[in-house]
Amino acid sequence: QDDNNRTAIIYLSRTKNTEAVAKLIQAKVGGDLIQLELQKPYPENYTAIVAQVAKENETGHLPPLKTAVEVAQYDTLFIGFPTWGMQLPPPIKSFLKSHDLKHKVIVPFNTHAGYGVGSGFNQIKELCPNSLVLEGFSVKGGVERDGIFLAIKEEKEQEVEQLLAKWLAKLKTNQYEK
Ligand SMILES: Cc1cc2nc3c(=O)[nH]c(=O)nc-3n(C[C@H](O)[C@H](O)[C@H](O)COP(=O)(O)O)c2cc1C
Repeated sequence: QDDNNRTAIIYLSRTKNTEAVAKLIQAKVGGDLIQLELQKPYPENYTAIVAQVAKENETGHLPPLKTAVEVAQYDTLFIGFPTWGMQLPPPIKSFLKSHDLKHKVIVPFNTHAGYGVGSGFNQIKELCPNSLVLEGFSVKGGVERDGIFLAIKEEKEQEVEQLLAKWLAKLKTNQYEK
């Protein structure tokens, strides 16, 4: 890796769709790939995690992270997350609220089960008032509810790669300069 690349690609992923997108981004822009893990992992069972996340969103509980990220090393942070309950997953809120992201460039990306990013990108803007938050990328991933886990593979992965290339090119001409 290029030592001058002050970019991190930080992501949360349960069934590896967001991870697949994170890896495609890393292949294009370089930087460090960092998966966020929790001190107390979520339940394996889908119904149980949906209920737990709904409760956390209601109470504002921020689950503690196991992963330590030294954000001072980076200028640009790609932040990847699945849509959970039509919003930002609680661990992403934990990350954004526990780090000083002042003057960082934040580049959000998302996978979902067909209902879109919901309020996720807007919530990132709200939680990062002193950062430059760029236009996000969102694509359909798996549908765990229907037993479809990793969907971003093979032809679908190539399709996503092309969409990503277009998005990154547009960011670059607009504002994102490496
Ligand atoms: C707790 C939970 C809640 C979810 N809520 C939504 C939702 O509100 N809308 C949606 O489109 N997909 C929802 N999904 C599906 C995921 O966003 C989708 O499968 C995504 O691609 C998963 O990314 P991952 O493989 O990186 O974990 C939910 C999944 C989980 C586990």
